[in-house]
Amino acid sequence: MVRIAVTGAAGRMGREVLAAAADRENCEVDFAVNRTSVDEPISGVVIESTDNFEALLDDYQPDVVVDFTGPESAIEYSEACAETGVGFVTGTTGFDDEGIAELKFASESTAVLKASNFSRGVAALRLAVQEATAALPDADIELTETHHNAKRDAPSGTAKTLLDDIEGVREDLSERVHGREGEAPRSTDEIGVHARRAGDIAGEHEVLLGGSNEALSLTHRAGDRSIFADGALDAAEWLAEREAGWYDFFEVIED
Ligand SMILES: NC(=O)C1=CN([C@@H]2O[C@H](COP(=O)(O)OP(=O)(O)OC[C@H]3O[C@@H](n4cnc5c(N)ncnc54)[C@H](OP(=O)(O)O)[C@@H]3O)[C@@H](O)[C@H]2O)C=CC1
Ligand SMILES: O=C(O)C1=N[C@H](C(=O)O)C[C@H](O)C1
Repeated sequence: MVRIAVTGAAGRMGREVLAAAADRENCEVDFAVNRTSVDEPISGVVIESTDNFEALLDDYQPDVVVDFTGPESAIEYSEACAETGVGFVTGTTGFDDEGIAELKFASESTAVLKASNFSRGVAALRLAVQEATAALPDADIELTETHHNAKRDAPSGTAKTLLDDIEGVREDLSERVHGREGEAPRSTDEIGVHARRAGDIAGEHEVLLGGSNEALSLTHRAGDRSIFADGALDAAEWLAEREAGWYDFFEVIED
């Protein structure tokens, strides 16, 4: 049995995580917190105030905290986990370099797993994109991500991960160009990046590789958020048995 705590419990992803945890036999929710108070239980779990997080962590000592919140709060939660030795799984996106360094600092004291996308389909997309990028070394590459109208960060965390993957293969691509307007001819060293926001779209990512007389498009579409919640809980179960360190979702998939 893996015992978890959930942060951002009343958010879109927090609710999905609580619903997915309720469906799992080997997963128990010790407690869940939210910044804004919530009167009704969610998936049978009473939602506590974020102000009580550290005291709850001390009292319950869960195996892993599962976090989908915002960068500043995720860093604070990771610090509390580092102090108590509780594992930390975060799907939060929008960290700057300093934020990533803070999470890595926490991973010196406890097990931390961060993934910009917990979908197995996106993990497969990442591999396919790396292979296609290597196979088409002269292609112009454009990335488009599409999300619901309440998403805060742009481009998405997944888009940034895909860009890192592409640049890891194509060292000649040194400039990320975010949208184009007016006189804006394309240069060979750029990757175009486009972020669209509409309705309640759970998440779409397309990488377009354009060459002479042919173009290849690789696309992932999330049907709903349950795929992210399932992946995060798989990661939590996997992380519960790990020593302090910095871990990747590929390690969960490949195990
Ligand atoms: N890795 C993945 O697979 C996925 C990652 N995400 C990422 O997860 C994050 C959350 O997304 P989503 O659930 O849609 O967002 P929501 O806005 O629906 O939920 C965010 C939650 O975090 C809480 N929160 C935000 N800021 C703070 C803060 N400073 N202190 C305490 N609590 C805070 C909110 O509390 P309150 O209710 O009080 O506002 C809310 O409960 C985003 O970064 C998103 O990109 C999303 C889907 C999949
Ligand atoms: O905010 C979202 O909704 C999502 N965020 C993640 C991201 O920024 O890549 C993952 C997924 O695309 C949904």
